[in-house]
Amino acid sequence: MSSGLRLDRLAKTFPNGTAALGELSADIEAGAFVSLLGPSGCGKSTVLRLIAGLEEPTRGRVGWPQTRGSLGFIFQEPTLMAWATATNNIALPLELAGMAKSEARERARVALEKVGLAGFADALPRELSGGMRMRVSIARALVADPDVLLMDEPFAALDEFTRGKLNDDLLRLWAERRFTGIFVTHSVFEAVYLSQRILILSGRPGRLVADIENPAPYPREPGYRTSAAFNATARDILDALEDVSTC
Ligand SMILES: Nc1ncnc2c1ncn2[C@@H]1O[C@H](COP(=O)(O)OP(=O)(O)OP(=O)(O)O)[C@@H](O)[C@H]1O
Repeated sequence: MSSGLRLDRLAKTFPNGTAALGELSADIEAGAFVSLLGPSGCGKSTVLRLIAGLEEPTRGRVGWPQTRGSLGFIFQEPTLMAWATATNNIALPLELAGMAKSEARERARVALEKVGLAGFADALPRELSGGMRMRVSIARALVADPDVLLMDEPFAALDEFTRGKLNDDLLRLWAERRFTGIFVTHSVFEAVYLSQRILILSGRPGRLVADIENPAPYPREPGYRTSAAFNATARDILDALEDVSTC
């Protein structure tokens, strides 16, 4: 299942007077994979937090054309519980939501398998690499089968090799589940590789300055990264970013 959403003249000024987000309007189709790209500090995380209902907009609204979709959130830090195994990091939130322990653990086992961590079910976070910890975090977000997956620079702290692998894993999971993916990144190249559409925000307060379609078909193989089609989309984005002031 997935769910579309409409950002309708969404704006946010924080109580201290910081105008983080100007007016942002965009219709995001159910099952789309969309990236938000723009200079640092210009409201990208704020957009995700507004969609998640963690902040209230100052003006505008987040609209849900059908019913409000269920949400998953992946942060830049994996935010795992240090004392809990990989399995329990995934199962405990399900148990807290009322699921029977045996079912929660079984779902966690399947989720770990999906992200290639079947052999690390009993490992503690400190026994895992940064990339593996992020995989646990992805499994935890996906185990509840969200309609919309919000991702806030999830791979920014990882080395390029691990990042590339996780990009492929994420696209595979998206093809399987077809959630609506909204991905915040600073990386033009990551945005191109992953997305069907890239929304470019201006300097603070963030406003939509370009809405770029990426027509390349999926699955996107690693060779796509060095193709002419990839370069053409990257160039469109870089051109749009040239006109964007920094904060
Ligand atoms: N709770 C808050 N109170 C006051 N200002 C805030 C708050 N949260 C964010 N801001 C400010 O709003 C602006 C936008 O922040 P936001 O985190 O959305 O930007 P971003 O584009 O995601 O940045 P980055 O790419 O660096 O992660 C920043 O100037 C930030 O300092």
